Amino acid sequence: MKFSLVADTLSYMENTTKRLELTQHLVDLFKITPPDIIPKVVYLLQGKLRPDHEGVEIGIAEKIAIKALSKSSGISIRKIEDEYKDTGDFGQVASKILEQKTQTTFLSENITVERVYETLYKIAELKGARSQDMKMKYISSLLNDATPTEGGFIAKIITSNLRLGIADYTILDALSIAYTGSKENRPALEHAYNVCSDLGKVSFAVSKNGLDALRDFQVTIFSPIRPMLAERVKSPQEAHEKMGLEFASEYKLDGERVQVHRQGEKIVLYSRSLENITSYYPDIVENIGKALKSDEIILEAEAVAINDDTGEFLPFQELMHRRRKYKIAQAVQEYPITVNFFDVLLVDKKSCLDLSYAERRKLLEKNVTEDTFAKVMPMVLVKSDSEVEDSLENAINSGCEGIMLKQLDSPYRAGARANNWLKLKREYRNELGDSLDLVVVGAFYGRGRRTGRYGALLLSAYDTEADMFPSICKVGTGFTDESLDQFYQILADKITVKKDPRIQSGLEADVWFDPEVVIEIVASEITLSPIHKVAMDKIRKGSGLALRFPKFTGKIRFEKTSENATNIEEILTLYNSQKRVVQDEKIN
Ligand SMILES: Nc1ncnc2c1ncn2[C@@H]1O[C@H](COP(=O)(O)OP(=O)(O)OP(=O)(O)O)[C@@H](O)[C@H]1O
Repeated sequence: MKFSLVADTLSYMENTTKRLELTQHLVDLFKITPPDIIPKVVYLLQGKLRPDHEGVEIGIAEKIAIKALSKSSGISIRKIEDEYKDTGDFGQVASKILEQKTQTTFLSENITVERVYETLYKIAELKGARSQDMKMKYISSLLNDATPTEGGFIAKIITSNLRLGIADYTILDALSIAYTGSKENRPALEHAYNVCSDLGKVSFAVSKNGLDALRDFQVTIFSPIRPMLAERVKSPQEAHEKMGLEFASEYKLDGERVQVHRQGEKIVLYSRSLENITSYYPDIVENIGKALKSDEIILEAEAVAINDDTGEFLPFQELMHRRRKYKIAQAVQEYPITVNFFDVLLVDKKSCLDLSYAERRKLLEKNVTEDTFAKVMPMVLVKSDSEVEDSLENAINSGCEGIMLKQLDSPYRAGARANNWLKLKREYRNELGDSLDLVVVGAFYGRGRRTGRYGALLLSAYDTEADMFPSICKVGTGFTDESLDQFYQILADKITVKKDPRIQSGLEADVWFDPEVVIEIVASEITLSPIHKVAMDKIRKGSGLALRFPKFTGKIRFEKTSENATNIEEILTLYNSQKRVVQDEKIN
């Protein structure tokens, strides 16, 4: 299949931000793509080669890409670098340079999707000292045969700059329309996706065998399942309204969610955003085998740092030490953890997703032998408001953030945030209720003691529908000297020459970042704002929403991607639940 078909679609898509039009362009492309090529197209559209959890990264340094472009165009590195400084968009530069070249030479060959994909795959697999040179050669050979439009997109993909604003769900919509004739069937595709977290696999199945193929999607070992999420509630009464008479109340520990896959000796761990995090937890890999009865099993757990002497739970930040690559062995010694299992998703080749919570809990207790390292999450059954209160009190006294309330007859709803799981935290009793996880999109230089570092950060929420990052506040409090230094370092890698087009804000930051780092913020309330763009026009025409008195809690949510940040719907729910919001300003 000609790569130009994909490149043309990408060009059309770059010129619109309307979801319906984006979807239609994808539908048109999918309809002419054969089944064996569709997974490649789907990955490339998202600038990937495989699903994220497989960790296959294209990863080309811009320097190498520039060298390759120079080699295939005959235009000097210096000139390309100057162009790049002017536009800040490597894709645009590549198109422009190739344009100049095609005026003087003939194209030798049509490039195909297969060739682009396979070349990029080879590049991703190259490792070692001499690999840079090989990578450069592979890229320049592709660019040699590419048209300016094709070359522009190849350049964007290899430097991770393809930003089309298409979330997974837009692709699922388009697949559903292209291969089943209607968007109505999207839930069937979504189910398959939630179970395997691999859009390529889903696209192949539905394009080849239609809806029937989706029914066969099963939980499989070493394919992470998209996690079930909880809704917030503010009081035991609210929990009872949503869940009925009797339900389970578990400890809500403040650690990192880990999906544990075990087959014999092999153990793989996935994070909340389905990244492979096995290398951060060598202690889980080493110790967990003896606690698990089944040889083939998938479980969910919360890994929590503990004080080795007292057994007390420590705050989430202590797990941060595990993210420093060369210090993991030391972190394992200095910041020991326990693993607290709270769900089981597969045992002995059988999926547990359709079993009720009560049945899964029984299986869990049967399959985990507790020891000093592996625990089953404490749980009690609760019937009345006062029992919920007691269990919250008890959990907090044991060092938890709060409790998780779970409906006894509910299946495991992969990928869904629904009423079957509720979270009740201690902070829920104050004004705003919950903390928010927001994306750092910009920064303002500091003055006085903060000179030479950032004095405040500009934060955005995630607009799931539009795949945009509208700003919600500027935050300058809650930082320690240490955290300011840490931010300065972490954010240095994320600086962009120009503002990412997905960031929307009425403020001009001194520095803009790739929207990637997620941090936790508390605030006193949500108010209407002429400057910030979250939920623009949703409550009042011409106004967005902003946080009042925002404060950094000290938590960098390193296990969340920016797409997992607090979204607009959640912010609207919080806004509407504030007591002072008058009835006519509520939206439904
Ligand atoms: N008993 C438990 N059952 C389920 N999750 C638990 C439990 N104890 C702790 N957790 C953790 O709590 C998280 C959900 O609550 P939290 O308010 O921290 O949400 P979050 O991480 O900000 O957002 P999200 O709900 O999007 O995961 C889970 O993802 C999991 O990591």
